[in-house]
Amino acid sequence: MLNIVIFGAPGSGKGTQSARIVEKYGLNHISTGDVLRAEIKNGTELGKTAKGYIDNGQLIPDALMIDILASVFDSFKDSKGVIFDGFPRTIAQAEALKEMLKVRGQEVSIMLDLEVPEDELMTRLIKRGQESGRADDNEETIKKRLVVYHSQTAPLIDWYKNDGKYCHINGLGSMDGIFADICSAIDKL
Ligand SMILES: Nc1ncnc2c1ncn2[C@@H]1O[C@H](COP(=O)(O)OP(=O)(O)O)[C@@H](O)[C@H]1O
Ligand SMILES: [Mg+2]
Repeated sequence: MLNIVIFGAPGSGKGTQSARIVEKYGLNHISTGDVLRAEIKNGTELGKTAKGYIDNGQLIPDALMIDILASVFDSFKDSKGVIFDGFPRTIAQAEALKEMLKVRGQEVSIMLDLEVPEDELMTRLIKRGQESGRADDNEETIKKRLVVYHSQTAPLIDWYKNDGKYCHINGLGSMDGIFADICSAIDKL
């Protein structure tokens, strides 16, 4: 099984590139953001809890995210592989993911880090907010999310380097060009 972690700041193109990877390699996509947004839309208890954090640009607590992740992962039986989009976002989540996969005889195949400069992230997210109406894509919340990204999520870059899974991808440029770089990394696995 291919277990791909797609990583990067908000607006780095994780969702965009995941859709292409899913189509080309026939993987299942686990976007924790999409899972949470669906729960919010459906007005579930989980959705209500999640909304408070998301509206404030904060991360959902690790224990809750790890439970959600494991149950979505286990819903894909006989899968060719999965792409983890938006998870892990903390060191604790990366450790939990490693353990979750290990007890299932699996491991992360590669971590793709989409690197995009901050001014470009801001431009993309403000545009996405205008086009899709995503509630957390407003300037104030984006700024909070970028602070959270730098303090809690970016340390995973060194964590995955130490784990031997890290792959840097230049996330600036055409979507096709970026996808070509991703494919060449996956095809080497
Ligand atoms: N290579 C790119 N160049 C320009 N804009 C992009 C690129 N990749 C994604 N975008 C745009 O940036 C926004 C954020 O992309 P998305 O895939 O939703 O990022 P993430 O899932 O990492 O937050 C989207 O509106 C998308 O259309
Ligand atoms: Mg996304």
